[in-house]
Amino acid sequence: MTVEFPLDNFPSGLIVTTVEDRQILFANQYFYKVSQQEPQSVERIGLIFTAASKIVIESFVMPMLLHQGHCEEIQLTLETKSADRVPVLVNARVVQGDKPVIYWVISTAQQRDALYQELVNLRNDLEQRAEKLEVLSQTDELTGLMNRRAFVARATAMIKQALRSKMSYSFFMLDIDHFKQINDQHGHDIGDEVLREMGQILAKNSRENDVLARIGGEEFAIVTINQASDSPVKFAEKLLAAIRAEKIHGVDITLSLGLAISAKASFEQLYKGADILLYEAKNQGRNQLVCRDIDQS
Ligand SMILES: Nc1nc2c(ncn2[C@@H]2O[C@H](COP(=O)(O)OP(=O)(O)OP(=O)(O)O)[C@@H](O)[C@H]2O)c(=O)[nH]1
Repeated sequence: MTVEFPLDNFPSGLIVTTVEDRQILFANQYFYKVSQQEPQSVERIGLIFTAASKIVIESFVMPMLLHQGHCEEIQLTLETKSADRVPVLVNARVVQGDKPVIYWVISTAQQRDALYQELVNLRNDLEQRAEKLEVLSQTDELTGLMNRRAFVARATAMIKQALRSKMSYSFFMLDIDHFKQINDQHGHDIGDEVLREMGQILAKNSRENDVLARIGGEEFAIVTINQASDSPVKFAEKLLAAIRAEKIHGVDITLSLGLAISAKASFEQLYKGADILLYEAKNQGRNQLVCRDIDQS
């Protein structure tokens, strides 16, 4: 008993063409449905592909078919009668006989392309989120400056670079005076505003390459490489003056500043040195700078 299975019911386009000029000898209904063409209206298989796909057929698919006899999973694009572009996956095989022919199987790949695009979008989205998280993990939420963690990494790298270039560098440790009183007298929100403004004033007065951060409650730090024409002391005095000159939300602010300069100390040694100098500035009455070349001490 023979049972008939109409090829039109296959969920793929099935086409048989000649080898020489790819003239269509047979095509099932599925193929005509996808390409939106009428039977007999397409003489050769190449006619329903985009210009780019035609080039791929002539320069890649056909040489491969003639050489190997088969060609699998080639991504091409059909151009339908209404000029829609349909991504398809093509498998083709040369079948030898009295007259060799090519069997073509064409499956639409829209679903697969949509899924692929979704995966690409998802990956881009994840990358963007990771970048945002990276920035967030390095940023002090209140001031938008670098946080302590990022500061340690960046300043350490900067100092290593200065050591390689045999340049000296400076560590400015700045602490707002009597900040507890500001909070107590004006409220925590004004205290936060003071910290925010303080960050902006320091950023405005620093250079782009300086590593500036809020490293603790009311404590800020800057690390710079000293250029030949620079005077770190003058820069420190400029910062103190800029803060004194500013009345932040009606509150007078002063700073104490410890400035450690070195051409050989590690980040940790410089940090410790600046911290000791800041302590001295506080002990000597605040609102002042204490500076030392820690290589001399
Ligand atoms: N508003 C606000 N206050 C903070 C923040 N972080 C720390 N503080 C406060 O900063 C104050 C720091 O106080 P102290 O360490 O005693 O220092 P100080 O009052 O500035 O005194 P000196 O540094 O000795 O001049 C504490 O009251 C903290 O609660 C913050 O993010 N926002």
